[in-house]
Amino acid sequence: MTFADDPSKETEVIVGRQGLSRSLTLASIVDAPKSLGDSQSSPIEVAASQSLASLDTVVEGQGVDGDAEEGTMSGTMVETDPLLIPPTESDFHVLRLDLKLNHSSHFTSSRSAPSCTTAASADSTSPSGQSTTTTSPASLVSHLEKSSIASLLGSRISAASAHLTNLEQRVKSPLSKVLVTGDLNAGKSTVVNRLLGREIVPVDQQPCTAAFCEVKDAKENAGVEEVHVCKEGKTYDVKDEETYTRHTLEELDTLATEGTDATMIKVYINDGAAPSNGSSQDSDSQNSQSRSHSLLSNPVTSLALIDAPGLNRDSLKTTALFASHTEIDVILFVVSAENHFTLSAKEFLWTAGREKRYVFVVVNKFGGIRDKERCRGVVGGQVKGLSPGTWEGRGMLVHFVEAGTKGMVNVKGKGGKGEEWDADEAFESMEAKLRKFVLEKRVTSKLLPAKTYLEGLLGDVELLLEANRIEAEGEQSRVLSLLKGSGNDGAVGKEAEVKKMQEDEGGMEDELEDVEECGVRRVEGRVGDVLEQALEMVEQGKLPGRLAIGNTATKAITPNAHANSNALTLSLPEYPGVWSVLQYARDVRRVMLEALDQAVRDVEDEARGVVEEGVDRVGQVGKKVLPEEVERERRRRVFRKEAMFAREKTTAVKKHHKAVHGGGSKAVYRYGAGNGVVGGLGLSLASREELLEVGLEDLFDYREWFGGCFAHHSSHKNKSQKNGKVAEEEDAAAMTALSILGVSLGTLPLVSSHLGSLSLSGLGVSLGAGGLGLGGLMGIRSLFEASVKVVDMIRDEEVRKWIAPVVGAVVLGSVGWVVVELPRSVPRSVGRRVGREVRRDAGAAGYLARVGSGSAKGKGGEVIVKEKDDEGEDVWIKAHTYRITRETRKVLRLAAWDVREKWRGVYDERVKEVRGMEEVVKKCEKAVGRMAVILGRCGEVRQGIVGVGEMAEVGAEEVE
Ligand SMILES: Nc1nc2c(ncn2[C@@H]2O[C@H](COP(=O)(O)OP(=O)(O)OP(=O)(O)O)[C@@H](O)[C@H]2O)c(=O)[nH]1
Repeated sequence: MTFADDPSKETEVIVGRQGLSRSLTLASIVDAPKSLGDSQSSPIEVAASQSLASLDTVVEGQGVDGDAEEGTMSGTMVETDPLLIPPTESDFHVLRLDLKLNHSSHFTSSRSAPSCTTAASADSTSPSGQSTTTTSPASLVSHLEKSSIASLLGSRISAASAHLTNLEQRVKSPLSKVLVTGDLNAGKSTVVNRLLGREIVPVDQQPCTAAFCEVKDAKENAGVEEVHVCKEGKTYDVKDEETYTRHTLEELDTLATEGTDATMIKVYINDGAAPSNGSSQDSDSQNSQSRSHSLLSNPVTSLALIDAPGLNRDSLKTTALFASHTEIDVILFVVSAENHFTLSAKEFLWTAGREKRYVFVVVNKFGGIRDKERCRGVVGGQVKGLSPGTWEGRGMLVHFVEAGTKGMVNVKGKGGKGEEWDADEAFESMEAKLRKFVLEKRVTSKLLPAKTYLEGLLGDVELLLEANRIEAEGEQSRVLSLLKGSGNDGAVGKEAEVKKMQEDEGGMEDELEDVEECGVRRVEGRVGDVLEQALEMVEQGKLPGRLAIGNTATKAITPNAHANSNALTLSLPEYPGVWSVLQYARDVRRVMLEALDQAVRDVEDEARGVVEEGVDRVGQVGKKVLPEEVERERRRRVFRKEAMFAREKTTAVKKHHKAVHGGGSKAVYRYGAGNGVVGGLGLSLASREELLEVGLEDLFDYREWFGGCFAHHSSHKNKSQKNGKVAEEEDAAAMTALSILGVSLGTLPLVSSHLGSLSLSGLGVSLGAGGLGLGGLMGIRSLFEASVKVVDMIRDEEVRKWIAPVVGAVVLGSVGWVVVELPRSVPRSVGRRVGREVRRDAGAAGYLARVGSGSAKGKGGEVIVKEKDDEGEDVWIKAHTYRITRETRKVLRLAAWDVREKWRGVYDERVKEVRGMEEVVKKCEKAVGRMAVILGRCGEVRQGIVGVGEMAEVGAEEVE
């Protein structure tokens, strides 16, 4: 189907129906005169021509006499001719839709209408056997595209409304217009002139009238006889000279013959009075004087005669003009008795007959016909088929005349003998009937078309209302079943779906929150425990075992990228002997730091496992609350745990995102065994040079030796004092102890000078120097005091006797003990120092300060940083706990956010859908109500026009 956009365009719909093909032109309203400009044949012409051709054959084949035969003829025509099936009540009459339903090759079909199969052509012999759908409102609605129909109908309705206004004006107007039309050269102009009693419009043997000449009473032009040629594109107004050009009557011949097809000429003449000038004065004066009164003007009404160009020459334009002139009351159709009806004449008459109902038919040039009866029969049969109304009133409406001849006509009759035929009588009779029909039946001629039109329109409106009611009710029940759920198939309604989603929301929120909290708590606890254990092991001079950190599950989830570092088994280096003790201490230190780094990685792995479980649980929630297709889409985003704890700070955020949302490209993660950057925490421990530096304390742990003298360092959990204070005291104690050691050893040179123990003195010097060095400034005073005491002791003779061997033994013992103890004490000393340094690591403290002040928005971060005020202690554990927990929370939260967002999207969409449906239901209810109201109004209007026919008759009698 294609729809012509231009409402003035006529398009024929050919549909197959009950074994007949028929052409539906649903009404005859043409609302735009612009179709005058059309020159191409419309489908209606094609269809009509074909149909008329077949009709022609039928009519021609009938005899000229006998009503019985005519009855058969009529029956045959109705049965076979597509054009003559009267419209049924459920067809559109007025609101014609320009639908083209696959009619031969002229039509395009972009949409198939299953039960609206159309006949291949208008040929009556082609069986279609399909039923049309335009007869039922329901099928009309179901097979045509609604929005297109709506817009088409919209324009049709406005056009119909405008037409109604025209009709109203026409009924009220005293002016009646008679359009004189017919075949080319049929003698239209001759008839017009004879009616006027003057030679006004040009007559020629060749086709001559090329313009429309409207002959009017000169009274309308201030009594002046002249010709106005309407300007194109302007609406003619006799008072506005801008709209026409003035000419004399003499110029009319040229104007009418040379005018273009669309030219409209207004001819003003003084009818009924002796013409003031002109060559025809003499010949016509007698005729004019014999007329009882003017045809153009009389007390009841004024008349205008429009002489149109021949149909053959310009049938389309004449048709258009006729149709566009709603004020045309009567069609005077001139047909030549010699030619009968041509195809275009038939088409025109058929179209015209539908609204005008009556056509005044003048069969001209009848005088010269030899077999007049046969001619009457053939022409009569044609009229009957084309305009049944006219046929019914044939006594009044169908006339056989010889307009071009006056007086008696003598022709040879059938038998060959001359027959006399009175042309004047025939014409006068016709003229009298025309006057009667136009003037006296004016009421009928005006009101009946209006009634016919109104009835058609009402029918259309009712059809539309019914169609719309069906549509609205259907839509309403369809939407309601979607909204409430239909009982039959057990489908859940949209309302119920929304309700269920609302109920699900609480549970979903709780579960998602639980996943996040559980995951975070688990990781938080594990990180604290594992790193604390690792540190304690190191502090005891041992390496933390892998098994102590990671369980088997942790191993199983260890990512491949991490496999190498995991395979790394750390062990303490072999003791290389006393001379490489410093290197040994350094190696032990490195291994211990690496072990701590390893512990961090292990616990990260464990966190990954926890997060993976959490993401799985979130997925379960998603599966429960999201519709299948959304969940499928969601599941396409894969969690990649290896993207967690990315070592590069700058890309860390990006990788978090990737961890949850997947992502095509492979990210490169730096999990190197000790030189990576721990997310925001700087370099890993083993790669930090300052932590690898070895001091004397790594060799000799004075805390162990002087364990009884000082408060031994213990785990941070046992401390009651402020961290800073403890550290201060420890430092002071360490200094004192070192000074004493330094002094005691430093005095050895004095002793050795007596005892000659040179080797010891060497050691003594070096230890003394070490003592001084370690003791620093604070030790100088105690060193001096101790020296004085020793010198005092040596002055005593008794003491001098035993002091030398005792000191020697002590020094030797000490040195021996130190050398023997070194392999065992170094790891312990190193471990203890490493533990102390790591626990109070400045890098970790800085990191905590940064995240604590700047970005500690996450719950976990805040708790860890702010809950303890001993910030200097165990910052390393805290920092890692914070970092790993935060990452865990972030990923879990992202996963939960994803599900929540999806849920929200689906929910919003559903709610919107439900609202929309509720709107539709309301709209439908309103529409059904409106339909009922308008249907009621239609009934009222119908009641109002029922009596129009009788009234018209009454009106006519009044006039008479
Ligand atoms: N024999 C005869 N000739 C007629 C009669 N009426 C008209 N004619 C002639 O037919 C020819 C055409 O007449 P017109 O009146 O111009 O016909 P028309 O239908 O107006 O022609 P167009 O406007 O050109 O279509 C002229 O030569 C007329 O003289 C008639 O009754 N009998």
